[in-house]
Amino acid sequence: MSATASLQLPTDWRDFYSLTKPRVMSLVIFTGLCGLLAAPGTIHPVLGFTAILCIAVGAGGAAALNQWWEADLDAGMKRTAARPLPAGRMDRTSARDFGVGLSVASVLVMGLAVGWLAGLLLAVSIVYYAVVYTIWLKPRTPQNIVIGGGAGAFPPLIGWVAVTGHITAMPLLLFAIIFMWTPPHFWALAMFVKSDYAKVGIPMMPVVAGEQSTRRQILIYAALLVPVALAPWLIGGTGAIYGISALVLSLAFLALSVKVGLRRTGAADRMKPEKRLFAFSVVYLFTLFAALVVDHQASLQGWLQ
Ligand code: HEM
Ligand SMILES: CC(C)=CCC/C(C)=C/CC/C(C)=C/COP(=O)(O)OP(=O)(O)O
Repeated sequence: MSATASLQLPTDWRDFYSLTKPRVMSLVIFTGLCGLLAAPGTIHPVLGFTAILCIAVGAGGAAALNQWWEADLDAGMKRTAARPLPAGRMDRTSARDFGVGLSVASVLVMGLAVGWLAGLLLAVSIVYYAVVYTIWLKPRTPQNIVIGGGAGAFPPLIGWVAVTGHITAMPLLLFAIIFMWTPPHFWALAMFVKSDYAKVGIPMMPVVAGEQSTRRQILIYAALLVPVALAPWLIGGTGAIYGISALVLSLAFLALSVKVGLRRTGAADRMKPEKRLFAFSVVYLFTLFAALVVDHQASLQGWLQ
């Protein structure tokens, strides 16, 4: 029997709110905001606020569609079993309609109020997460999050384009940073929730390729992230505040990844290095994007001259 077909408990607004994965999406929204604030040029504050609201609403809509599609899988995993659908507090149709409604509204408002390139990029990222990653790649290949990670890399590009109206090297580099960051971010977590994914048959890397191979691949992506994170500085798109922050943060991220990448066992210490790397991955991206904005403000105000 479907895990979601049992007795329906009352739904309240908190269930709709949690369907948007607010904690995860906080960093998605923050990177979008930083893309907007670090872009050259200006945007009217009301339009800037609208653009960020559209990224938040679109990301929330995509997250709702992800849970609509995965309700039965979520029911089988300890980490996700208490979500509104598997816990029986919401029916699937409501989740689907909520997800479609938020997604369509966010793209239309972005297109009409801010610009159609930003609207198009938002639409692509929603479809990328809800369809390409969730429906197509996730159940099929252990490379799901490498390719699917592209979805989460869009927000700074969208924020930037909301201001400038076109795509240049800098926002593409911001995209590339999140793209390279996603595999270590997610595989570090997947190492300690591996049994959950194995139970429901999702071919995440540690399940399919094993822990040793996943550790090596975490290390490879973390090493690639160092030059990619430095690239905005190296091409002259930022100043030294960003450059030095990127260097320090990326070397710290690499050092934690080396600890994970070079070890042979994991069970005895309950995956402490992997847990540390996962926690730091979130701090890393928040701080790196904050440094980008501080650097941009510093150059506008002439603080370092
Ligand atoms: C395909 C790519 C990604 C996958 C599969 C993934 C997966 C996950 C999972 C399973 C969690 C555990 C939290 C939970 O169960 O709610 C998590 C946490 C988190 N993710 Fe990701 N993630 C990805 C990309 C991203 C991106 C692009 C961002 C932001 C730019 C992000 C930001 C976060 C944050 C902030 C947390 C911590 C949330 C908390 O404190 O509870 N993730 N991620
Ligand atoms: C603007 C826009 C549409 C942004 C989308 C951003 C995006 C793709 C973020 C990915 C983060 C995320 C919630 C991954 C969860 O993976 P999962 O869904 O496999 O995790 P689960 O097992 O917790 O459901």
